[in-house]
Amino acid sequence: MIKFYKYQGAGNDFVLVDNRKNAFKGDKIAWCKQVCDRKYGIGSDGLIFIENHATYDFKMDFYNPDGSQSFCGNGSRCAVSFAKHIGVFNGNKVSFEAIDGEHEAIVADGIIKVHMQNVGFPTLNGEGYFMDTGSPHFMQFVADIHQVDIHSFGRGIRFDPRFEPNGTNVNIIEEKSKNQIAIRTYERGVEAETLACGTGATACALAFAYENELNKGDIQVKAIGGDLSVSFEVVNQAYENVWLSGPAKFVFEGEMALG
Ligand SMILES: N[C@@H](CCC[C@H](N)C(=O)O)C(=O)O
Repeated sequence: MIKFYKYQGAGNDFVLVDNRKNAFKGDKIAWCKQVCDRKYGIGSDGLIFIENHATYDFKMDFYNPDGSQSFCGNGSRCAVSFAKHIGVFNGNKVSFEAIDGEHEAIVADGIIKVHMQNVGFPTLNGEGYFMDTGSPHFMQFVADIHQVDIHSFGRGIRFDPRFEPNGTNVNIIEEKSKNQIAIRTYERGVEAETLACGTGATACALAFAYENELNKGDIQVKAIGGDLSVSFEVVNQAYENVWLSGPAKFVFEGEMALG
């Protein structure tokens, strides 16, 4: 049996496993598919192993429900909250390595802030923008996010030949005010709408900043499952000092059979 912990960040939910002692001996991809299944497993938008790292406080090994790998913003915020709970670090600052490189995070008043990689301006792609914030995101501005069939719209773009071979996550953005947007995201690897997506929220906030020629700011992002925020500044035609912030909460723990 493998001990697991379930967390969620703005409704983006994850199963986490403390694998610092390499207790997990199975096939991670096969187990991930079973764990994330909402009928036959625990049910989640991804599986995360917390492992030791020679240089940083820990390594985050993230898998989508289909077993593919990418960087996960909300998953990393949940990983930080879990790492603190199991004593990987004391205090309020931590560093970790993910598939896209090193990240720092800060824990304060129940909010987890993760430092994202620097990223260039979004590129225009058909009716929308494209940007890679650790995961690839297509984004289109719409008048009302609730009037779009996100599943068929998202699926069409996710599998469009333009984004082959890896595909893309798909977001729609509605401007709410000068520093607030509402978004919905169809996630690659989940192959469905999720209640929030951290790399998606980051890409959408930066696309909004680009459209409005903002050089610095803190954009409030209303996802379907909760509120996130993204702060940034423009340095040399790129976004730097990018931080994704929001809640990350423990839900329950248990044990699941291997295989
Ligand atoms: N939910 C994540 C993104 C996870 C990766 C994504 N599904 C992909 O494969 O690109 C987030 O919060 O960033």
